[in-house]
Amino acid sequence: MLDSVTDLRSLLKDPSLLATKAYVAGEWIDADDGTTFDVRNPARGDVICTVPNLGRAETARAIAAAQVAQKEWAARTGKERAQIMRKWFDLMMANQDDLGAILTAEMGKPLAEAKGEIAYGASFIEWFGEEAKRVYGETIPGHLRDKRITVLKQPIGVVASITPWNFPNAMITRKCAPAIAVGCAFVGRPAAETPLSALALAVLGERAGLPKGLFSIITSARSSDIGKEFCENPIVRKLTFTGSTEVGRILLRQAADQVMKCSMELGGNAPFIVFDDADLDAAVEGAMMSKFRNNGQTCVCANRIYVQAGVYDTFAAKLAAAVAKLNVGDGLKAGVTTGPLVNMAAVEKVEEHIQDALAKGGSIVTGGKRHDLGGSFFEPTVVAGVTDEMLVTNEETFGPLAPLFRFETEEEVVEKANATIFGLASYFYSRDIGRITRVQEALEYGIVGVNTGIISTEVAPFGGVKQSGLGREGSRHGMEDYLEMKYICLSF
Ligand SMILES: NC(=O)C1=CN([C@@H]2O[C@H](COP(=O)(O)OP(=O)(O)OC[C@H]3O[C@@H](n4cnc5c(N)ncnc54)[C@H](OP(=O)(O)O)[C@@H]3O)[C@@H](O)[C@H]2O)C=CC1
Ligand SMILES: O=C(O)[C@H](O)CS(=O)(=O)O
Repeated sequence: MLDSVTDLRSLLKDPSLLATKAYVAGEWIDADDGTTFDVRNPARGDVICTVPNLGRAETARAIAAAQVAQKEWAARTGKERAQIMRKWFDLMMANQDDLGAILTAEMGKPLAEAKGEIAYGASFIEWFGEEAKRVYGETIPGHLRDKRITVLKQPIGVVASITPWNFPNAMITRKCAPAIAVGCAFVGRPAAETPLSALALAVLGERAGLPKGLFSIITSARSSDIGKEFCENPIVRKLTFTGSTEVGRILLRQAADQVMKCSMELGGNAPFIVFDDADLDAAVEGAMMSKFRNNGQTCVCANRIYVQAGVYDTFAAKLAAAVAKLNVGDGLKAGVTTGPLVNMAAVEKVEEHIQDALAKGGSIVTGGKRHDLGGSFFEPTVVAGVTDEMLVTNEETFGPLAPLFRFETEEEVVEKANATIFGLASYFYSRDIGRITRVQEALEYGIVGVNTGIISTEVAPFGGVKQSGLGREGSRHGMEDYLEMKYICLSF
């Protein structure tokens, strides 16, 4: 527990992991104009440190250096790339405690969750480092006797990345790991709220042996300027983004001018369905994990909890009892399960959804207001009697609000679950194999959790349909987004 996060270094075994300069072309730099911006601790609001506020010129230099480094990196064997990525993974895990403390300090999630994110983020470096050796092409029997066809998979080139504040380590590694594994270079711009975890990744990547220029981190509060440089610079061949659907649309429009390949991991509105044949205790545990992980600030959180009429009251009571056990506090304090929201805007959105639900007939089961700790702390909340007309039904809350909907039939709930522009994650609990088969196939989502509330893993293709995104991250499928396919027709 820190007296103040301004002495975060005193908490670290290796204080050099708390880097406060941007990492561009293998150098630690200030902004050209010398400007900086504050990095604040959400639990207290005080300033941890400042970092450089880079603009388009510095970003262009990072991109130019990436183009040079990428050529040499792609010429290495997959095994050579894999060896450096393994060292990067080993360094991340060896420094898990420090990386977790830095993450908690800038983002607010409890230290145990932050350390868990470091392991999750490192798993992408490990997994794709292994896959670096398996970027296979194919041969196709010729269409004429004197023709032979070969298909090559080659790295797309310089990749630009924009990531959100809610997983400041894993959202970067889920992108840079496949990109670097297949031979691309990577220029990342983390959210202004959480640059320190990205910079710590750069410190360890440098130590692992990533060549200068291959991996750059642009710290900046000028998000739209950096985004425009990424979309307009002709050297950039790929844009990968994780964040809201609203910003995803902006970036897709900007990238269209260069017909740039884009991967988009966008917003969600996950239904969590509890059927009357479910194991209710398991369903409550799953709902707690899905809804309150990262204080509800994940794109795959249960945003709508549908409970079949026969078990509604029992489930509501069990869930409320579990929610009441959450320990809200400063994430750096031992035993805390629920940290602050990332900022006051997030608090206001949760309040808006609660007030709207109450005004339209909903009722508070537990929580419902700002926490006595003040600041951006909020009481974990369950609201009952939620209906389709409420804001929470169609908007992502991105906070600790569990809205309960009552439903009668399987057909009704599947129709309601699918009635959204989003299609990222969905969940349901049932022990009837016929129902499980029907519902898992009927849900219009990129991800379906059956009798589980946690679906995050490096081995599976994570991503959404409809307006939740384009492309997949994780699994072998996650590599394809960073590869170009070349067809060679040999006449002999
Ligand atoms: N599908 C997924 O895997 C995920 C989706 N999300 C979604 O993101 C939202 C919450 O995250 P949040 O960070 O608020 O999302 P935002 O979309 O507001 O921000 C995401 C990133 O985009 C940057 N950004 C914002 N505007 C622009 C712009 N015009 N050009 C370039 N970059 C820009 C932000 O920078 P800055 O903050 O500095 O302005 C941030 O780094 C929720 O909707 C959530 O569902 C979040 C995580 C994962
Ligand atoms: O940012 C997010 O919400 C993550 O994509 C969710 S997960 O990958 O940790 O499940």
